[in-house]
Amino acid sequence: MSEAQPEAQPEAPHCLVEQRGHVLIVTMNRPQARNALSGPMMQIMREAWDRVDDDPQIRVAILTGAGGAFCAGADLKAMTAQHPGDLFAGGGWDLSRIDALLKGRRLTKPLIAAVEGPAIAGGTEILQATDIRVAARSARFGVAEARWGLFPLGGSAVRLVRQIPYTVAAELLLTGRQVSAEEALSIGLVGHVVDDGQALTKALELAELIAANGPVAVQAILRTLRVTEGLPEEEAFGIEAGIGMEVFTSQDAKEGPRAFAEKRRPDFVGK
Ligand SMILES: C[C@H]([C@H](O)CC(=O)SCCNC(=O)CCNC(=O)[C@H](O)C(C)(C)COP(=O)(O)OP(=O)(O)OC[C@H]1O[C@@H](n2cnc3c(N)ncnc32)[C@H](O)[C@@H]1OP(=O)(O)O)[C@H]1CC[C@H]2[C@@H]3CCC4=CC(=O)CC[C@]4(C)[C@H]3CC[C@]12C
Repeated sequence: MSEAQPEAQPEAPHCLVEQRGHVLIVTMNRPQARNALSGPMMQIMREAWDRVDDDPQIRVAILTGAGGAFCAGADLKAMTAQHPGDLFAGGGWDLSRIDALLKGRRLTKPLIAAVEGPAIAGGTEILQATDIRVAARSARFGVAEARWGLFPLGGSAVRLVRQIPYTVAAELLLTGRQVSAEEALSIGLVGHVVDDGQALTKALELAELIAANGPVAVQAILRTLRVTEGLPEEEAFGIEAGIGMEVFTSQDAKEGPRAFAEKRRPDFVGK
């Protein structure tokens, strides 16, 4: 007589997506591998970013990781079975845009990172696509690719130096050294350090502040930040003035001052 086999448990989705009010929370979910990126995870992330851009009810997004880790980058073990280099050698790849990692694509709504534990390699790379960053005290950051003879194809060799001082960016990229949350704060890689376990709470607090603001204004400010980056000031002001005037002609721009005068909270419609 054969023994009853234990039923195989279906694997949990590699990324979880949850909407809370106007906030979409995207959680990388392979905690046993410190949320190393997988194909299915990246597919869900891509779909989540489309949803953030397309759904007017969503005003802010948060990216976080499950099980006390943010993300350990590409799956190094999977690379030993199927190496990306062998795929790239076959041709036909355009890695100047990687939607899941928001490389070559930026969201139209603010994205907040809530980091607990390690954010290494691809983990620190996607962090650079977020607008506001909260780290728990024991979080660690680093661009480790060179340690394994790899290249930070998530965009860090271009983007990191635009976000933190050159000498620090070069050192992190070339040494692969990890930095603590406090050091990340001191170099401006993150904006907040909170107690362990509190990163998502703080991120949600910031998200609620943004979600309560006029969505037309928020998205216009974000668009201005993005499209004027690196432009000469005069050229940038030309673009900024056009975007700002669009906001002033919106219904929300009328509602804000009216709510102030009537001593009530504004009721923004996003138009
Ligand atoms: C090119 C980009 C990107 O730039 C490349 C990378 O990201 S390389 C990844 C480098 N990662 C690291 O260096 C981190 C390694 N891990 C650690 O240092 C530590 O584990 C830690 C600090 C994260 C945590 O330490 P702990 O002490 O807390 O825990 P530890 O005991 O070490 O680990 C616990 C268990 O977790 C496992 N683990 C940890 N990290 C990984 C990992 N990175 N991979 C696998 N497993 C990991 C560990 O082994 C332990 O397990 P046990 O079983 O308990 O031992 C690339 C980014 C995305 C790529 C694209 C992806 C999609 C594609 C698919 C294709 O088919 C084609 C290519 C491509 C487009 C691909 C192209 C490159 C990318 C863009």
